[in-house]
Formats: sequence, C-alpha cells, structure tokens
Amino acid sequence: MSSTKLMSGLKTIKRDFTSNAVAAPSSSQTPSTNVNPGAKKSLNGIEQRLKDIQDALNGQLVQGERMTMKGAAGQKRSSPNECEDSAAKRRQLPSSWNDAPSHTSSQTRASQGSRNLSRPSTSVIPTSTIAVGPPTNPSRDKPAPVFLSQEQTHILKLVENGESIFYTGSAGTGKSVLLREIIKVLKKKHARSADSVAITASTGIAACNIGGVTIHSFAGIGIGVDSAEHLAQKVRKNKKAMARWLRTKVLIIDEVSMVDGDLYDKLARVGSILRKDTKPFGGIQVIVTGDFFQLPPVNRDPRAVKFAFEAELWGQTIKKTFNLTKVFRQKDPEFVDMLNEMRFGRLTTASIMKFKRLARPLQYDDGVGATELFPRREDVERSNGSRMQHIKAEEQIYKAYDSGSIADTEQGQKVLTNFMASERLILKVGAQVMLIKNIDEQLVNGSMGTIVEFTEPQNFMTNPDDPYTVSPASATTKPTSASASGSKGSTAAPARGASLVQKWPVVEFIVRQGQNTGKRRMLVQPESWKVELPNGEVQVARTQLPLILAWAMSIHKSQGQTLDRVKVDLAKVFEKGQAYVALSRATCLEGLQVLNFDATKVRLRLSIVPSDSCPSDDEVLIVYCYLQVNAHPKVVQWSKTLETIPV
Ligand SMILES: Nc1ncnc2c1ncn2[C@@H]1O[C@H](COP(=O)(O)OP(=O)(O)OP(=O)(O)O)[C@@H](O)[C@H]1O
Repeated sequence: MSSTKLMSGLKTIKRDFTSNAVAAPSSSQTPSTNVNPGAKKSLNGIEQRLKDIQDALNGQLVQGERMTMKGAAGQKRSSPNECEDSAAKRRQLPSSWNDAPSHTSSQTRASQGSRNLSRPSTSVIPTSTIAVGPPTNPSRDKPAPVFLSQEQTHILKLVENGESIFYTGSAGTGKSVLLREIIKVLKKKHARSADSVAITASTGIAACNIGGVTIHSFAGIGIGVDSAEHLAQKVRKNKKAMARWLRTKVLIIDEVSMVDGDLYDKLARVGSILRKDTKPFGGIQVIVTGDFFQLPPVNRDPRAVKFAFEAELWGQTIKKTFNLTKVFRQKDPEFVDMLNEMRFGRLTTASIMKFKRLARPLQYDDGVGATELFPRREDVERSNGSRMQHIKAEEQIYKAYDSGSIADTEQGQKVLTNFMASERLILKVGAQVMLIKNIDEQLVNGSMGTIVEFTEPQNFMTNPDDPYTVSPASATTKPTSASASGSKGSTAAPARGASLVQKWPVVEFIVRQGQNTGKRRMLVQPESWKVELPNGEVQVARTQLPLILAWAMSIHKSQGQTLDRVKVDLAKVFEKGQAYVALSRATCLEGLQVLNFDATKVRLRLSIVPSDSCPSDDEVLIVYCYLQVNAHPKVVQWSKTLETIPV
C-alpha cells in the first residue's frame, strides 16, 4: 500500500507496542473525500445560523455590556477594569471544539445586551462598510469527525493515561490535528476543573492557532532571563500566575522548536519550586510537540543555539518521544521524498531537476489561481492590493469586532496581529479568497474560492440543482427570536432604526469530490477567534468573516496551512526554514510552481558553515542547509533517536 511509502524519512528506532496496542480505526474508516451533503441534512442548523446572523446584525446596535479594547480603528471603548470583570464571566471555547463543556454563548450575551453607546456611528455606516458584530457562536454543520491514524491514536491514549510525551513529525503528518484531539480529550477528562489544562505555545501565532497563550504568558515569568529561583519569586507576587501553576494538571507546549533549552529548564524548575515537588514542572503532565527541523529558538549566534531536547531536564520530563511518519498532506510518494530531502538538507540531483521543472505556470480552468507565498508581509499586501485594483467593482469593507480582558491595549493589539482574520477586510466581486475556518467536510481551512456576489441572508438563493450549497437562507422558517433591542425580528433585516443594508459575501469555493474537484457556494458570515487563559478568561477575541484575500500570503501565516495551488519564488526566500515550510504547504507537484530553484545559490549562501561539518558525496549533491533552510546537525543527529509506532 502506498501509504507505507508516505513517510517523513526520519531514521527511526522501531518499538513493539503490540502488547498495549490501541484499537485504531481501520483504513476504511478514513474520512472519505466524497461529497457529503452535509448542508442538506441540518435544517435546524441552518435555522439557527439564520438566527445567529440576525443576532449579529442586531448586536451591532446593542452591545453595551461587552468589553472592548482599542481597535485598529482607534476607538477606545471601555476601561480595562470593565474588561476584566466581564471577561471572567465569559468563558468560551473555540467553536470548532464542539465537544467541549458547555459555556455561555455570545449569542446569549447579545440578547442580554443594552444599547451600545460607544459606537454611535453604527447606524450611518456606508453600505459598503460593515462592522462585524460580536461573537455569535454559530451552530453550523459540524466539521467532519477526524479518524486518527494508528500512530495518532496511540499517542492520544498515552496522553489520556497521564504520560508526559513529546511527539513530532514532518510537515503534514497531522501534528496539529492530533493536538486538537488531545486538547479535546484532556478538556473532557478534566471537565470539572477547566483550568487544569494549560494550552500554550512558544509564539503568539502558534498560540492563536490552538486557542491558547504563549508559554511566557502562562508562566508569568516575563522574558525569563533571571534564575529559576528569582522567577519563582516573581510568580509568587502574581496571584493569577501563581494560581495557574498550582491548578494546572497538564501543560501543553506547541512549537517547542522555538523554546530555548535553558528556558525549558527554568520553567521545569519554577514549576518544582512553586508546587513544592522536586519533579520537573512540579509533577505536571507535560505534552510537548513541534518540529525541530522548522524554526529554531531565537539566538544571536545560531551555532550556539540550545534546543529544548538538549535541556538538562528534558529527559526527566519527557519519558516518551514519538515521530509521526504518515504524511497526510501529500499523497504522492515522489513529492514526499523530495520534501524530506529538503528537510534534511540533502537534495539529490534528481530532486533538484524535479524542483527546477516546477518553474512552469500552473494550469487551471476554474478561475482560482495559485497562492503566491512571500516572506514579507509588504509583498503580500502589494500583490493582493494590485490584483484588487484591477477589479472594477465596488468594495465591501468588513471591520472586525475585537474584545477581550487584556488590560494592556498595546499588548492586545500585538496579539491581534497574530490572528489570521484581519481587522479590516476589503472584498470585491471577483476577489480570490481563502476560507480560514473549518465549516464541514468539504469547506475547510484553506479552501479557495472566488467572491461571486454580496447579498443579504434572506436573498441568498440555493441552487436547486446543487444540494450542497451552504445556505442559511434556504430554511423555510423565518427566525422567531426577539431582537436584542426588543423589536421582534421577523426577517433577517437589521433592527428598527438601523439604516444598514447588511450584505455578506457569497463565495464559490473549489471543493474536492472524490478524485475530482467541484464548486460549492456559501454565504460567508462572521466567526470568532480567541486567545484564552487556562481558567477560560478570554484575553483577546476577534469576530470577522472567516476569509482572507488569497492571491498572496505570507509564509509565516501559511504555516499550518494545506494549499492545493502554491507558487513560491525561492529567490525571495531568505530566512531559516522558509523554503521547506513554503513548499511543504502544497498537496501535490501538479499544484506547485517553484521559481528560481537554484541549489548553487543556496550553497554559496551557506559558505559560513564550517567545512568540517559539511558532508560530501559524489553521487549526491549535498545542499547543506544549516542556516538557510532547516537541518541543524544537532537536530539531524537527535532525530535518529525518535521512536515510531509500528503500523
Ligand atoms: N488522521 C487524519 N486523517 C485524515 N487527514 C488528516 C489526519 N491527520 C491530519 N490530516 C490532514 O493532513 C493535513 C495536515 O495536517 P496537520 O496540519 O495537522 O499537519 P502538521 O503536521 O501539523 O503540518 P505542519 O507541520 O506542516 O503544520 C491536513 O489537511 C489534515 O486535515
């Protein structure tokens, strides 16, 4: 079976787990890519969705009880204290984690709200500018259930059993998918004390992706330069941070490749001191994940870098380390091999030739082109901006609704820049967009499409020949709820007194239908993203349409994405790990265009690497990627010790 070839390529030590093997789902349980008429089967969901839209529309006029932070638009709307007070009552889990314990929905909040005095201009917003309302926690169709692989299931079971583990895997091996399941399972297991599970990551953007906070923020250690003893003293003075350390039973750390080894040791010691338990982290179960072949810890001298796996207390904390080997993102073994060679910094002449052949333009006839990945945000903005300028159509501007308990507005703004959803989203009919939330089996984070119209929900017509159109307005029942302002809402029109014409974009997405692709239309409405502390306090949240312009995207934001059509100009790629991250977003060679693949150039750039650490081989052209691509020799060496789970 070809799947056995789709491996990450790491040399591995095999262990026999048959004695305690977990009953993993058979391959036949793997989710089918066939069309599933998910939209048709949930009229109730559709009705609810329509009601949510109504609430969101009304919520723009009636949001007095919400706390807000200074938005990019520059309006400061409430005091920090107000923020903290209300935030504590607003525990909310990511809407995609539907199995999480129930919580106060923002929809309820909207209906409890009083008139928002802080946004008097709402009723005179031009028709082309729409301020997105507060979170509505829509009950859309559930995303497809994930059937974990045997490897993933095995790790999940160990986590459930309370083991401290580290797992890794090359790009596309399902680390993030597994982490989401781990979080879901742990939240269920510790449902009685929700703040027992601390979800953290080394960087803000990674923390946002999993709905957690940075490890620094969790630990309350500032930048963590002092000794562990001093840091522990500091934490003791911070009641909230102290409580977090004491209450946490499981600590999740994502993107650990960027956690410095010394910092890891300090965290482990701080935990021991505060919890009065000599075990690292004071005995907290630790779940660590990441890919050491991707971005390393920030260090002025890259040769002096100390990885987390080199930390003194790593071995004492992490009892089991695993390497996921089944690559899900790419199905083509040839492409998987090429990427692995790149990951290890050893490209064969054959692979170099193959990469060079990818310079040709991509062929497509559905109007959706490749997304070009750039290292710099300015390039992304320029590229998307010029494509937008060429479209002669009216602009629709959607302004995000931001909120959260964080008192430091500057810090809040910094966190908000890590969200995929932008503060101000400008769209036009004809714009190429990407969905940034999972909606159902077909419409997932990364789905590409084109805007075909802007319409009010009640005017969005389902194509009767297309049973898969996602249409909240196709429900025959009108919403029955009272609007938040007290007036009865019999249609999805704005509340009384509003002169708004609320239009949302209709996007024609390209979707997979078995081996083929098809099209599916969706009326896209606001969704929410948030960063929350283990006690459920939402530090920062944003409600916006789950769309971004997608002719171009930054490599930074593309991390974690799966894209069917990708264009990368390697002449513009200049930072560590970027080439591998960018190229490994593509699902197949047919959908990947690579310009300026010049191995010689890469080698020249690497001339600062000491010659004795550069391997050579007559048969193989070695492109040693110490600084510019990925593979640090220490990581290559260490990766050989990882365990795989026999499948
Ligand atoms: N068990 C699974 N069954 C089917 N598809 C899966 C499974 N696990 C992951 N995938 C799919 O594989 C793709 C890559 O998954 P994911 O993003 O979790 O990988 P990753 O290892 O985190 O990648 P990267 O390091 O590049 O961000 C996604 O499209 C995801 O839906």
